[in-house]
Amino acid sequence: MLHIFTQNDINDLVHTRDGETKLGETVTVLDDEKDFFEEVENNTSKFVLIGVPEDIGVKMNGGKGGAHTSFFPALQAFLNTQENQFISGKDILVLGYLDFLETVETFVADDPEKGDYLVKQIDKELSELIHFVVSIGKTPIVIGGGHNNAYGNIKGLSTAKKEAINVVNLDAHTDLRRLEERHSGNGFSYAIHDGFLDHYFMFGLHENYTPQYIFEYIHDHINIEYNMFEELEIYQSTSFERELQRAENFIQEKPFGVEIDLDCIQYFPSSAMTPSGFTPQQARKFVHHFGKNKQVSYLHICEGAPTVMNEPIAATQVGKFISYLITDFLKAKSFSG
Ligand SMILES: N=CN[C@@H](CCC(=O)O)C(=O)O
Repeated sequence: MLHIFTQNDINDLVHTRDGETKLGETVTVLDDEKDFFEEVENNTSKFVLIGVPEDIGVKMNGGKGGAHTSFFPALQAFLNTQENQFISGKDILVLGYLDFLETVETFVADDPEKGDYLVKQIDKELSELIHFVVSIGKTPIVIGGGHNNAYGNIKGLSTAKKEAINVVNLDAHTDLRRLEERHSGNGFSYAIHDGFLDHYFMFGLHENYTPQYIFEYIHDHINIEYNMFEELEIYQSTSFERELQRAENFIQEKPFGVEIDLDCIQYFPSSAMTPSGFTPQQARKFVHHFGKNKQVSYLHICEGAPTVMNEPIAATQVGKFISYLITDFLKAKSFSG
């Protein structure tokens, strides 16, 4: 169920300071929950911020839990960002989050049927929400959560646009695993199978974590393209910039989503944390690059999991970094119109 933020929820998170304006003081929220659809439609913001604090899909994929712990620190960091000549809060509706928190707290991945049912419930709620937001001409910014939520984003955008849509995914993993129970490793295979995803570009796959059966599947499908982290950063047979352009050419013919799995960033607290990966600056460049394209239709940032670190500072660092990505996207898209 969607938990809708009130002005008081937002005020509680903002640290005000004389002579300064924080984004949290100018973003918009809904007034009351009764006329939800009308209110969102009448809201003049171009962007809608939505949280999906859950880790059920990650646990179902045999991963480390904790992906539900990045949304609130991210929101807090975002709301405490300075409003200045580079960014304004008035174009952002801070809507709320899909509230599965009680279930998340108690969920243990020992019952595949139950896990499958729960992930599909999240898919349903998220895809309906994204469908609605996109159909009224707004751009969703979704903060997860596990990467299973790519499916809800893709389905929502696709049904709103009435066509299969494209995606570019900055990720160490394909998430093209088998069509077994729903989990964080098969959001894209389900989206392709169900006819919602057309061109899919995976940016920065790791040789060590891509099964051969998935390479074979990719090579059998001309609408799927990729590059490897190793060719970009180790063998250096191509460059990050050249690949940004190649990926953009592959997906920009129709509306596309931008997916960022934070587990591709070196030492980033996440469910599949890695000692070898992209820099935070590369991830920011990626978001900036695709955020400028006229066809970009959503941003999804997922798999941040500060609790894997057992360090109190992890939450604020994860929150701050996600907030950098959100603001990079807002600036790039606002600038390009
Ligand atoms: N969304 C992440 N998917 C990865 C998870 C890897 C891991 O947890 O180690 C995958 O299925 O390969």
